[in-house]
Amino acid sequence: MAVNPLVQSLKGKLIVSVQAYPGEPMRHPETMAQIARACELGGAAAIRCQGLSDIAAIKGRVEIPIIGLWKEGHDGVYITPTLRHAVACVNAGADVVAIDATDRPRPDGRTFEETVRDLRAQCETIVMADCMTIEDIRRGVACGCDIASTTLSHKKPAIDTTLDDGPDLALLAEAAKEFPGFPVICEGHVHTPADARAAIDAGAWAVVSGTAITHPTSITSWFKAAIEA
Ligand SMILES: CC(=O)N[C@H](C=O)[C@@H](O)[C@H](O)[C@H](O)COP(=O)(O)O
Repeated sequence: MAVNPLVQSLKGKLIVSVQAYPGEPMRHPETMAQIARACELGGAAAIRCQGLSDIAAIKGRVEIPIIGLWKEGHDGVYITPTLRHAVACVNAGADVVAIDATDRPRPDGRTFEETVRDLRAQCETIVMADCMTIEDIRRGVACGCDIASTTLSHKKPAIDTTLDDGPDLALLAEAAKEFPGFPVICEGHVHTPADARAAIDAGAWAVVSGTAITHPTSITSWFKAAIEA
């Protein structure tokens, strides 16, 4: 299967997720853009970011590709939940749009497959399927997504206050074995350089790390817990 050149450029690379959550002190597009640029200087190959304002602000600040998503809602599908959200991410400047690839119901009544089909009919873009299970990865491959990611394999609170089990290498390895050559990205709970290396060794096309690099509230709580235990 043909791999998009932009996706090819991410092979073996680190992608940094730059996000702040509602109500947090750093939740401002300018702040996110400054952090994204700092990560670019450190060697990030792409930035993953949330919300139309952050996508636009970061797009204006960095040279590397932007993976954009728009989170809305908390329960069920919240990562780019409808076609409208996906089109808006593209229009805001995202080079890649990340969409929840589960089969759970969506607010606009479309399935994931219909969302991807209708997005492609409206925009030329690269689609990243954010997956929870191997079935989601199969769904993403079957409907022509360019990338699948293990983003949703852990159910975690928005603020990651525990240094837990690390990324889902079992899901990653299963997908890499079933779809050799297809870009499966390891995302979620990549907390250390050793986690990132282990993901590449398990067959990841690329690795996304967010919290451990760009979320100081969580990182501080990890250190605090270690000292006070
Ligand atoms: C599950 C979910 O909503 N994940 C979000 C997806 O964009 C972000 O909150 C994560 O920070 C991102 O996936 C990177 O993961 P980690 O922060 O664990 O390195």
